[in-house]
Amino acid sequence: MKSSPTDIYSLSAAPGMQDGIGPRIRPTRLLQAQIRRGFRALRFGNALESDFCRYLRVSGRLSRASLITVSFVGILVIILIDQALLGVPGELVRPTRLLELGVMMPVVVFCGFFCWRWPYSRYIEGVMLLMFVGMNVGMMGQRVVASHHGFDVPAEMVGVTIVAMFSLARIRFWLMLPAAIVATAAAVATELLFVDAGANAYYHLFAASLLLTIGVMGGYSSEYFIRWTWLNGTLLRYMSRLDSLTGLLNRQALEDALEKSIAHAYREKIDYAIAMIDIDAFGAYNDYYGHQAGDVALSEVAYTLDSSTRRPLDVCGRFGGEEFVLLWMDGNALELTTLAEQTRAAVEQNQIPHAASTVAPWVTASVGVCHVSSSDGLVSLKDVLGKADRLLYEGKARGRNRVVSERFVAAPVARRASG
Ligand SMILES: Nc1nc2c(ncn2[C@@H]2O[C@H](COP(=O)(O)OP(=O)(O)OP(=O)(O)O)[C@@H](O)[C@H]2O)c(=O)[nH]1
Repeated sequence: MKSSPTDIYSLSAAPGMQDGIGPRIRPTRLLQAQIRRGFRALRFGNALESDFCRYLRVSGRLSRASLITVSFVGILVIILIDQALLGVPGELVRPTRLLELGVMMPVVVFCGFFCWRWPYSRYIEGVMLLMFVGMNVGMMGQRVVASHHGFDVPAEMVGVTIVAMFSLARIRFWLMLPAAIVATAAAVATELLFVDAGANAYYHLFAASLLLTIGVMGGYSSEYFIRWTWLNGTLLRYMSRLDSLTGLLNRQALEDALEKSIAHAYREKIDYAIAMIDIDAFGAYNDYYGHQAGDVALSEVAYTLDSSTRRPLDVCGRFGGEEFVLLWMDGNALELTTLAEQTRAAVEQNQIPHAASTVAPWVTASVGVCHVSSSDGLVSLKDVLGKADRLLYEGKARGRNRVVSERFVAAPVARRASG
């Protein structure tokens, strides 16, 4: 399935964190641990870092576009006013134009094209750095050439580009920092070796270090703030979607995921099955072992159920209390009934002791499975869940710890009275 920009920067797009995944990797725990550990070094753990980089690429699109636009317009304006308003001497126009149109403009145009064509590319930071290098080479070249003609091109422009890059390019701080230091060092060396600035050289040195410091401090604090916002926002988003006890999707997120999978199955003409699972005699378990032990048992069963999902669009969630829902995508009735049977058996094989059960000496579950064929068309989630629920209670009535499965049959549409 094609990812939308929002999917690109969701944790759920990271490996092992697809929709529906629960206890195996708890995104909320990962995020909470990172918040506790802090991130003053501007680096998350590996799983979060790659997700954050994706987010930075996606969320920085507008910011990068504005930086490129400002650079483009800036070069154009300088070309238009250099002679008329800035008083650039005639013999200087040719070499400066060469640097503007031969070096600076091409890198800005290339960068603009790249960001427009591949806005979320993993190479975007490199492309922005290329623009930074191109602009600085052009500006330093202009300063050297101009000084030989006794004209002063502001040396501070390199520092201005550093501040602009730190605040608008959305490049990670640790990539931008070496580039900024090298650019400042190159500007200082150029100033001392090739430009005869006299006593002004020290003023330029001071200005360059001041702008570098401002850029670095601004870059650090803005990335820290972006990381903080992303971490907390993502945590909130997950907490609103996951059941806090089992780590499975909560009721709302479960229904959303089921709707999404059902619509996908309809579009792609895929058969699937929805199972409603209920732990047997769980009230008796709580009475016998206590609610805390009940919580642990619920989590273990949830883990087992979640482990039966195999595909990205398979769904597993907590419907409520000790009831769970599973959707298995792609398989005929026989295959998916076998999978449901294996899942029921896996719950039993966990052998979580249940001395108060009349069914078995350990925790068991009853399963109602409703099969939907691609020929059924677009079915209503409510109807399929209703059918799975009826089958589940048929299993309960027939002694529990069993799978009852049936094909979905759409309720007949009332015929209109003719004539
Ligand atoms: N520990 C714990 N218990 C829960 C939780 N949610 C629901 N329950 C318990 O699950 C039990 C469900 O009981 P019933 O609906 O009577 O069903 P049952 O005892 O499992 O019996 P059958 O489903 O007919 O086999 C109740 O005792 C609830 O308190 C939970 O989050 N934690």
